Amino acid sequence: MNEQLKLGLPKGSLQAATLALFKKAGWDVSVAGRSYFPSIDDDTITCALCRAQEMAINVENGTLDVGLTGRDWIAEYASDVHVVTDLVYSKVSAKPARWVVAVAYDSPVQTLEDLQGKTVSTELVGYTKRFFDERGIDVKVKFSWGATEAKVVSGLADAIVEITETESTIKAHGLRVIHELMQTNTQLIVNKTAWADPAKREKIEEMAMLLKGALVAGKLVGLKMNVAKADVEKVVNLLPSLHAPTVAHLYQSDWLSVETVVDSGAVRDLIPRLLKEGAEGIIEYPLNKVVNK
Ligand SMILES: Nc1ncnc2c1ncn2[C@@H]1O[C@H](COP(=O)(O)OP(=O)(O)OP(=O)(O)O)[C@@H](O)[C@H]1O
Ligand SMILES: O=P(O)(O)OC[C@H]1O[C@H](OP(=O)(O)OP(=O)(O)O)[C@H](O)[C@@H]1O
Ligand SMILES: [Mg+2]
Repeated sequence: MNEQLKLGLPKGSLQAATLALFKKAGWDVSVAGRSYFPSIDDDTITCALCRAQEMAINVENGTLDVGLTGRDWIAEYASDVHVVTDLVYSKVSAKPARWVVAVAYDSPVQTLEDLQGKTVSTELVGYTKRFFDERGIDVKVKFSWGATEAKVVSGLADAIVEITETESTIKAHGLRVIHELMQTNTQLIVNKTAWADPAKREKIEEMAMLLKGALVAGKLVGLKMNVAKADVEKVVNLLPSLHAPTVAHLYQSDWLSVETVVDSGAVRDLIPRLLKEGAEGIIEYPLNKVVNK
């Protein structure tokens, strides 16, 4: 690559989770004090922190070659960028977040149509206007700088269109969800000219593969155990493996070593059952990456 790749990292809700994901994928990104230009241990990349709302605009106009932001902000500006891959993580979880319409719990509003003539407060103004326009529902959409849930409580709006991940903020303000507008997750987006450059494209594709590998690995663990030859069939039958488990011989012994990768949520139930079927010396270890072609 002749030029360095200009990478945009989201400042705000997604920042901590994104830097942790890059670390797992193999890049050490460090943010020094108040600088918006983090350093990265890769000479072929320069980084900039950029608000998630502006990321797609900056990728579209070429200020950045590649960036990470939510599907929501790409949709808000209908940005003309190439989506390389979905990376499904949010602020606190590995699940998508949802944009919802919510009203006060005791509001008479039950359906979207009941909002006719009412005021809706949101950060996602363009998308919200289009959403209600397409349904022929005439609402007044007011821009919110944040703390949007409070606007229903204080009577500034009849409803909000707001993102929710755990629903704790919705619940804390006594609100009720009446409709889901969209699910959003992080996406890796690229400028179309950069995507047409073979060297940049190769680098971005490698980055996408490693980031996906790191995300997948977060949901899996490695398991290794010793099993007497006589018990190996019973033990292997319990293992939900990505591929067939690896079975190796232990040196000068009738015992075998069985190794596999399983869903981290399954381990709690699996280990007691493996022990019952004769497995011994079970070890569980975290994974940094799981990469498939
Ligand atoms: N729990 C969450 N709350 C808010 N945004 C989230 C959450 N989980 C994921 N996101 C995503 O993070 C991005 C929001 O980042 P953005 O910079 O717009 O706001 P923010 O990080 O909440 O900033 P601020 O803290 O100033 O409100 C969006 O793309 C959104 O989809
Ligand atoms: O469903 P939850 O897990 O509660 O998360 C959703 C909340 O998180 C975000 O707020 P943020 O911290 O960005 O504050 P803001 O209102 O100032 O944007 C979002 O705007 C919601 O208020
Ligand atoms: Mg916010």
